[in-house]
Formats: sequence, C-alpha cells, structure tokens
Amino acid sequence: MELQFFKYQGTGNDFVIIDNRQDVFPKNNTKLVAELCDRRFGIGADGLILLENDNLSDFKMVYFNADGAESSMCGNGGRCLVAFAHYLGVIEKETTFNAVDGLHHATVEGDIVNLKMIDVDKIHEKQNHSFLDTGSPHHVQLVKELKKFDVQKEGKKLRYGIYGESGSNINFVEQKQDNAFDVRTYERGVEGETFSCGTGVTAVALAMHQSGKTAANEVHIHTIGGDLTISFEKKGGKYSNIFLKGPATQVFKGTIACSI
Ligand SMILES: N[C@@H](CCC[C@H](N)C(=O)O)C(=O)O
Repeated sequence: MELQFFKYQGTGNDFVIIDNRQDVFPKNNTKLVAELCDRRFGIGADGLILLENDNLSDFKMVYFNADGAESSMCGNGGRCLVAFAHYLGVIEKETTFNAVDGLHHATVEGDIVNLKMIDVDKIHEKQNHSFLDTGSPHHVQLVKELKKFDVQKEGKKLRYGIYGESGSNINFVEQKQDNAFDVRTYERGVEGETFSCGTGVTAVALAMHQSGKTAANEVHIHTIGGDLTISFEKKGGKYSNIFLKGPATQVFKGTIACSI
C-alpha cells in the first residue's frame, strides 16, 4: 500500500511524521519503522512520529527511534509534531498534547515552537559528568575542543559502558559564554551523532545550572543543526517551567510504497 508521510526537521534533528488519527500505521512493525528511517533504502530520518487522537488532550505523540523501537520523549520531535498539528489545523497557536512522559503545553509562532518539558528534580552529579532524565535519559559531560571531539567513538563507549543495554543519550559540551554552550549529542536508538537533541540540550542547560557553570535561567545552546533556547525556574531543588524553544519546519511530503 501507499503510505502518506511528512518530513520535518527541528535544528537538523529530522523525523518522518505520519497522521495516524485513522489508525492506519502498524505500530508493532519495528522493521518497517527502521526501513522508513533508513537514509539509503527509505525516506531517511533520526526517528518516526505518529500523530494520534487522544482523550485527554489535542493529540497524542508516539515516538520511535531510527532503529524502529518505540522510545522515551523526543524534544525536537515534540516541537516538530506541534508544527505538524498546526499545519493540519488540529491546533491553532497553543496546544496541550499527550506524550510518553505526560502532558506537554506548547505554542507556535511562525516556525518557532516553544515546548514545555517535564519537571526535573534529580540530577546525579559525578566527578566528570552529570546524569538526568528530561523525558529521556542524558549523560552530560564538558570537553575541550568540542569541534574536534570524536563524538561517535566516545559516545558509543559511554552509551553502553556506563549505562548498560538500555543505555543513555550522551551529550558533550563546551562553554562559550556565561549562558551559552555548544553541544554535540550521541543518540541511543540512532546509534550515532545527530545534528541536535531537544531533551539533550535541555539536560545540558539544567546540568550546567546545577553545577554552577551558569547562573542564568535562560540558556542558549548551539548545535550542529542550529540554535535552541532553554528557560526554566528552580525552587527548592526542583526545576520547573522548563521550556525548549526553536525552529521546526516541514521539509517535504510524499507517499511511499510499503508492504503493511
Ligand atoms: N532526538 C530526541 C531524543 C530522542 C530519544 C532518544 N534517542 C532516546 O531514545 O532516548 C530529542 O530531541 O529529544
């Protein structure tokens, strides 16, 4: 059958998006998801997202990594799905939608989507890194000369080495100004470096604040694929009102033949 799809990107983190309100997509077909995300034999993407009906909110987000497995929250994917819902006319400029980590509020202004992330009250600070969950698990580590850093090799080593089979996403960070950081991320489920990771840069902003590298409540992050801003409040050891803001755009749409 012919499957209609849309391709979106948020700071270079790219996704195949499918309108699944009529329940047309076989969610348990891991092989099909991986094939659609394949950059040579499929459409090509870091992940695939379904937009579905939801009883509690405007729509539901179902996220799969490029390896075909359903996974935890994707921040850039969430921003792209909000842009898609706006394009479809499912929402106007404001929304609340349901995702694997709970309800998310978001606003759309042109191609800028501002997405509220889950509260964070646990940041594990180790000798040379931090670990926290911003909807997905993230290792955050400062390095020197980030541009030259071997993200693929070191990311892969840590992803399995410290965190076992379930793994973690691995973020390498270089501070540029008091409130500005460059970040490169190795994503589990993609098993390689992506151009940007939304839950990852959110984790970086909070970890840098918690460790005293910045006192700012609005942090600017530069990734390979573009710039994102993270704002938050901290009260009694808990980070809340965390917002991830940046561009999310439709790249192309089409149909693909698949045997489902
Ligand atoms: N690219 C994402 C993170 C996607 C989930 C991640 N690969 C995982 O399985 O933990 C983002 O923008 O947050």
